[in-house]
Amino acid sequence: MATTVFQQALGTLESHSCLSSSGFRHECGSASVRLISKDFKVDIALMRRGNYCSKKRSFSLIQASTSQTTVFDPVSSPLHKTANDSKKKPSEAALILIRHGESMWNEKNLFTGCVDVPLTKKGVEEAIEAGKRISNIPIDLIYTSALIRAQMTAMLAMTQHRRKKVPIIQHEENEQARAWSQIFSEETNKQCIPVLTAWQLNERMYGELQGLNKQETADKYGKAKVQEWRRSYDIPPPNGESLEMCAERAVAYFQEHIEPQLQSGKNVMIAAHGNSLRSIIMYLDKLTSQEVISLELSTGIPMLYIFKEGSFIRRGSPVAPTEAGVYAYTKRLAQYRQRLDEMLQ
Ligand SMILES: O=C(O)[C@H](O)COP(=O)(O)O
Repeated sequence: MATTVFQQALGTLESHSCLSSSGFRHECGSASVRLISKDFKVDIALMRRGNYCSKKRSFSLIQASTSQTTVFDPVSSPLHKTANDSKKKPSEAALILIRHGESMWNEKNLFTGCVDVPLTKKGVEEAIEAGKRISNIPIDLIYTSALIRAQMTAMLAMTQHRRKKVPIIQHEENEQARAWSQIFSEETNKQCIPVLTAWQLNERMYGELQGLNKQETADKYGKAKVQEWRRSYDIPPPNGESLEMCAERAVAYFQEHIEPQLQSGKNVMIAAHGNSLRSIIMYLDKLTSQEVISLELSTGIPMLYIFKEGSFIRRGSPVAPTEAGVYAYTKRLAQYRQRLDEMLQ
């Protein structure tokens, strides 16, 4: 019984929590920003607060199935929303971005793009390590690309989460898939995290470079040409997508589907790819098309943002689950971790 009450409290905290403005300012200090920039591998010249004020958007929360018998609606679930909560404006939400762990084609140094390649053993280990780093951060919803390397990363990371909720892939490809994957226990629903897959979060389509060796391609076409294909903003590789084209669909998806969830107080993890995440970070940090060129993301390193009052505040990459700095980020995250500690004693 005590556990149930606690879990309800934790559930409320997972979705709606308050933060004093003084704590917030303190936590946004330059020391944090420096640590974050190191992990993001962003050129020092790019370091800045990166706050983004989004337009106020009407909430377009995850649509529950059209079927009346659908039970799985994380948004209206009592775990996430109470009568009192509907009057409150959620003050902040956590956003975790994670590039997939090393894939079998990363290992072979092949252009991968939208080819659906799984993780290597090292990639599996990176995903597990990433999961440890975020094991105390609340997660209400997970978004992944349609590609297995991002999905493996999300699932493996969640094996490490201390809350022990179960990530469940939402099958919405057709009515039957939706109907056949229903869950009929409200209690079980409360212990699940919906995982939404979207092709818009896929790696950029690398066109006729897909499957080619990166070094051999540079030897053949010249280092400068290949660097232009890989890192320019608006020059696509032959018959592929430029970063700009990739950003168009990835950022549109983020704005339409993910940002409203953050606005409603949901804590979100996105497992995706080097270039789809570079596009999203460009949007979150308001990077210019020049600045994004030098943004490099390592495989399997989680990056944390706090969404508060329409702004994204970059908080960096949690170094280890026990590192004090991670939990000093916001009062709300510290409270969440404290409750986890109490629950798991
Ligand atoms: O698709 C690929 O080959 C990689 O995931 C990203 O490659 P890049 O670093 O060359 O953009």
